[in-house]
Amino acid sequence: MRFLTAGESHGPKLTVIIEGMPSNMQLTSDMINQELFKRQGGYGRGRRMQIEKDTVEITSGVRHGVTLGSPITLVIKNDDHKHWLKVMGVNPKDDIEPVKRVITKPRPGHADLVGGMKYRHRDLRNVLERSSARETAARVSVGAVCKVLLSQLGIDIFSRVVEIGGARDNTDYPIHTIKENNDTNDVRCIDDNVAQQMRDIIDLAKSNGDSIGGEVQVIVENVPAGLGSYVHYDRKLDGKVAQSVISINAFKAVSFGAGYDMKHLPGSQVQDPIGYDKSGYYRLSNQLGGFEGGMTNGMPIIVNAVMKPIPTLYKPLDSVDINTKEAYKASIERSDSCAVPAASIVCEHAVAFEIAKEILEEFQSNDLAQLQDNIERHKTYIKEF
Ligand SMILES: Cc1cc2nc3c(=O)[nH]c(=O)nc-3n(C[C@H](O)[C@H](O)[C@H](O)COP(=O)(O)O)c2cc1C
Ligand SMILES: C=C(O[C@@H]1CC(C(=O)O)=C[C@@H](OP(=O)(O)O)[C@H]1O)C(=O)O
Repeated sequence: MRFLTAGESHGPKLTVIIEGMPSNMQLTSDMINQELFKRQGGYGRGRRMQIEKDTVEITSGVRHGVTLGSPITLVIKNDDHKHWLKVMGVNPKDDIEPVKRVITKPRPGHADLVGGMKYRHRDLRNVLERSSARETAARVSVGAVCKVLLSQLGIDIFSRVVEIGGARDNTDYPIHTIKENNDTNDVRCIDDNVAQQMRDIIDLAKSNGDSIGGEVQVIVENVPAGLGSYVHYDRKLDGKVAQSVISINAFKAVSFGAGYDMKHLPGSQVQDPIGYDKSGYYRLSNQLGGFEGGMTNGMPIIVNAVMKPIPTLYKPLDSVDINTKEAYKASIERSDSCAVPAASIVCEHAVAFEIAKEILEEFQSNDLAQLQDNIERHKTYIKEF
């Protein structure tokens, strides 16, 4: 399974093509929209999210609410585009006035300067339009389709916010108590007291013209053992998941299970002892977060990931005008002050894609029922191994 996304942040729409989904799986736009809805929520977002009402139009690969096995095309309209017709000039008829505001003062931490150098753009808007995390709406729509597939295979996936700017939610796994909504007040953390601390920290950053990052966690349950492989570096599934997470805008660190704590724990507290009962092999702990040798070991996958603070600052940092080479403050674009809650949803969907892709590679099948049979046979085999 693979996908491509296209679309600029303030262009008319985002387009996604997913190739390799099995046939005969129920799929409606509502199933995808409920995930897009969650990404739009979260405390700390800017005004853009009040303008957008992200929903998909399915334009291929599905008939009467069932997948055909052919490429699935999803289209998400940018409602904000109507305010940017002249700036974007996508259609020559809209481009009736020359662009007045050319961006020449790159924002430290965004793709502006290096992107401009690489693609030889002197209007840095040509970079920021695609480097923008608007693209993550497209990635969530892909992950939403993958989540539908995973749910048909009995696999559950959740995400939550663990930390924002030092306020940490120490609630232990399992985390099923997370309340899903797209409340703009929500920080997607479990402990209500910590949630209020997180909101206060975001408010403070915002009032200082600053931004703030944090840490999210994704948990995948009921994954069969043996996905991925130890035989070659690029077949290790933990490596693929890590790449996928780090590719999300502003994500700078990823770990599994006990993660960075492993650097100061002895081996006896990190390796997960093995047990066996009538339901098969299991582990007495899950410090390794479900991976051994680049393969799933049947325990829940636990992914932790750190998002840096948003680069655009309302009190901008030092920068240089690329035309005059003089020192200036960086440009200010409308911006979020914290997008960690929204990004936890993006992270969940990026992980969902990698797990679904691996399952389709391991248990090759063009049809959903056949795929389910193949997985059930595998589960019976590993139970008796
Ligand atoms: C959901 C989400 C929303 C974001 N919103 C903003 C934003 O409003 N302003 C901003 O400057 N960066 C925002 N970012 C981060 C930038 O897109 C990102 O830092 C930039 O593309 C540079 O990439 P890098 O940080 O991975 O190096 C957001 C990221 C995510 C995941
Ligand atoms: C559009 C989204 O996020 C955007 C990501 C983003 C950035 O620089 O990454 C900058 C902001 O764009 P704008 O200037 O249009 O408000 C965010 O709103 C979205 O998440 O759908």
